[in-house]
Amino acid sequence: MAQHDENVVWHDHPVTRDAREQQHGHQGVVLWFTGLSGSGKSTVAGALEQALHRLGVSTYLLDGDNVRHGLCRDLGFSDADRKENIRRVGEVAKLMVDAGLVVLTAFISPHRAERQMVRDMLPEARFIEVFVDTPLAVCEARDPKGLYKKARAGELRNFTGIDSVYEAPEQPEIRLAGEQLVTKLTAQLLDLLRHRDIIKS
Ligand SMILES: Nc1ncnc2c1ncn2[C@@H]1O[C@H](COP(=O)(O)OS(=O)(=O)O)[C@@H](OP(=O)(O)O)[C@H]1O
Ligand SMILES: Nc1ncnc2c1ncn2[C@@H]1O[C@H](COP(=O)(O)OP(=O)(O)O)[C@@H](O)[C@H]1O
Repeated sequence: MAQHDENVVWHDHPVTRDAREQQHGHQGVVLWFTGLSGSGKSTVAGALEQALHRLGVSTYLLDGDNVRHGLCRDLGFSDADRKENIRRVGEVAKLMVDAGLVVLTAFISPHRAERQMVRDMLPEARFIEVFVDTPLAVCEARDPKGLYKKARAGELRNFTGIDSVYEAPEQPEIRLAGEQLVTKLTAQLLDLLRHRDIIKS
């Protein structure tokens, strides 16, 4: 990958994040959903986005499956490719936070180091790690895309939880018990956002 060029100089613009946040009426933050395939990241992030949208919050949902059709279409599932995937998504999320949006991301993001990398990219308190904690056995029983079945049969290599690591968050801002009702999980997340004054009570 090409390195940063010292002849390229950062340029500040007159409309600031603060000004954009005032216009939106809320802060820009990232809700970074992490968890196994099938844990419920997309479902819960989608339900939360719908609830926020109804409340008039400006949101955007970045979803692993979708991003891998465009921005990250050249990447696979080796450790190096997953790292690059998360780096790119982190940079996009950072721009969206600067735009004043409540950004929801749904990526397995299996490595602690990469999640920490994204946390470090963002201003203080603008990264909220949401651990969708669903036991592997439950994810495997759900298996909506038949990928666990393929992985167990040896037809799909480097599958997270089977023959590729998932490092659970040690201190996420919130841990969701992924077997509970989606409505309950969504309510917990809305409470957290209100409690942190990210959205109005
Ligand atoms: N080897 C392997 N391991 C894990 N997942 C796989 C793999 N191959 C394909 N898929 C499908 O890709 C989705 C995960 O993509 P992500 O971008 O979220 O992965 S990562 O964060 O870069 O690890 C994941 O989607 P979700 O089930 O929504 O998590 C799978 O559908
Ligand atoms: N809290 C939940 N309770 C029951 N089923 C769920 C729950 N969350 C998600 N699901 C179901 O589990 C499957 C995987 O959910 P999905 O959101 O695609 O997971 P991920 O994005 O983590 O791969 C889907 O069929 C979805 O309907």
